[in-house]
Amino acid sequence: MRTGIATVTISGTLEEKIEAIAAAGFDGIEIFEQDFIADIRSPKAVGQRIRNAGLQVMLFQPFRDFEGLPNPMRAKAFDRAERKFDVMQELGCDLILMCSSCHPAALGGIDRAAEDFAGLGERAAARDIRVGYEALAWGRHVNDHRDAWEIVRRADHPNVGLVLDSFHTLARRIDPDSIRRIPGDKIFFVQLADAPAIDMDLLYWSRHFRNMPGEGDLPVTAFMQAVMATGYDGPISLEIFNDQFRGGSPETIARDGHRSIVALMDDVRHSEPDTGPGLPQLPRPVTVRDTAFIEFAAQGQELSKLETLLDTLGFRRAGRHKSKSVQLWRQGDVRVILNAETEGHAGSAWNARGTTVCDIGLNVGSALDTVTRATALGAKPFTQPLGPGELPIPAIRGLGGSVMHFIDDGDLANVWNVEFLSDDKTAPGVGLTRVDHIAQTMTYDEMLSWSLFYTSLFDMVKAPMVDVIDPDGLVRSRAISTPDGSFRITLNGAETHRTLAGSFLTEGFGGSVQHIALATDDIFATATALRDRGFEALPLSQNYFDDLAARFDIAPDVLARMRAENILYDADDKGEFLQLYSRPFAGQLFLEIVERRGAYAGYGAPNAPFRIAAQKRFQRPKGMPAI
Ligand SMILES: O=C(O)c1ccc(O)c(O)c1
Ligand SMILES: [Mg+2]
Repeated sequence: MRTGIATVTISGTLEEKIEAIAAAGFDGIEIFEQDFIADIRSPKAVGQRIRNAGLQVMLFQPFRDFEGLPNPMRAKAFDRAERKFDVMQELGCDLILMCSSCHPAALGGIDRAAEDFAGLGERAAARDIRVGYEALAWGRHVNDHRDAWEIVRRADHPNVGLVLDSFHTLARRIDPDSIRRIPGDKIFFVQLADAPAIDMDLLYWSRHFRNMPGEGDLPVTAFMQAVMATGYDGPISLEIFNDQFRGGSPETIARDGHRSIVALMDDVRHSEPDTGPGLPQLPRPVTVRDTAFIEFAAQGQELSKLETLLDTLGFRRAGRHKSKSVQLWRQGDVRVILNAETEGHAGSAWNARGTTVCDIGLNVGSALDTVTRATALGAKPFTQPLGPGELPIPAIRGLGGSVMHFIDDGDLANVWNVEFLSDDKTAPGVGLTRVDHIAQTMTYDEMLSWSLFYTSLFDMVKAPMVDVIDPDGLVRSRAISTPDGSFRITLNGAETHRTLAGSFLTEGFGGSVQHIALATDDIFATATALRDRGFEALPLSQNYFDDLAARFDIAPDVLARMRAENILYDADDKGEFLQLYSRPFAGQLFLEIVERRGAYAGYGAPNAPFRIAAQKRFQRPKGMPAI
């Protein structure tokens, strides 16, 4: 498999793009003409620079408005093509992409276009150049790869072939299986892009909202299965026009791109087994059973406060680490680790952010397979020196400097007995059973990257994006979960620093966990037990409960209890959801306690604006009452 990426996908100067693309592990590059024209180097020097970086110049693009023109425009179009061939020969590139004409004077007619391409094929052949024809979804006469293929077929020239671009096919909802009828050797190049399901003008959608395979909602895997079934063995290349990518970090975008291709082709290899020899072999997306532990870095006063909070929440200290300043607290299946080490990862996390979730442990099918797959997808394994008697638990760097550890049924499952001395501090518990979800806050621009990280590594599915209204701006939220809901993450992308999520980012050091939701089977019993232990819930507005009475049929005595305990409520056709929030702690972290009834699979999004407003009352400067 040879992978490529169009320069238009990456931000920066051509030089920065080349460096990032090479570092991410691509084999080649599509030169988007604008990037080349803006560069001050000669075509020869640019070509040499790209090859020195270990990359092939796979494609030169786009050439516009070639076919179907009346003379004298037709002759001019051929001359224009010859000038581009000159540049390509200097660059050392033998394939040009011609996109279907949008020219108002283009006449249409399959045979006329075929004749133009046959003529161009002759001229290209004289220079050992090949021409690839791509149907733009908004092309004037040709906007469907099936018509583009018919033109290529009738042009009947060895130097004229087809370029397929998943966006143009899938955005028009053309059945990708129609690709299976095209001979693989007549497909000269394949471009991949995904996109979010938004109903909008095709050209605008394509130029601003494309994203990496797996980041959007288009059936890119089915498209690629069809391509591989033809026997196509040319480059697989990303061509993503995206407003955020244009302003993002070249390294991150290139790395995400490579990750998306590796994950996609792994999927294709498994579903289209006879095709794609030479595709990388890697372990399948990892099954996450549940959250094994959540680890906080905390020291001094902050550590004492966190211990008090856990105690109030009914956790008991179940163990102390044999050689490190690390405690294990438990309730139900929830394990919270408090790490007060001044060195190593927890020490650096504390130095950078203060109290923070520095590590998440997951119970997985195979810890080794998890790290193998993560590494193949470009994640970095994480290690630090082991203390006496410590187990080598496999780990990787997550995003934003975080760490994830993986525990499976092997020897690693004994970590709690092996590394910790058990403590006999007892607590009755308040009915918390497990981690329901972990909520991570990041900038809006980082959301696609984080979502791809989780969905490519783990067997997890994305829920649709929801808009959360903060009094000071919009926060976009997307949940990602295992198919059975045993492990759930919510990604919250802040667009401004004035939102609750945005100010968390400003105070911290980039994206990280902002809240953790713990599950109970009986939120009213838990609320009572918590109150007895001195827990203070987040106070909500009385208007919220009045509105609940209007929206739902809740028995008056139940509603009165919700009002008294500050319990939020949501319901859909699958079930019900009840939520109780803590007040902020350690700056802007908070906890949520939830009860899911029936098959409710959401996160109480309709309640978010009222919860956020309540939280912000705790942040407002003097003079603004909290309640
Ligand atoms: O938006 C465009 O014009 C454009 C240009 C070249 C392509 O390959 C493409 O898919 C779109
Ligand atoms: Mg394209």
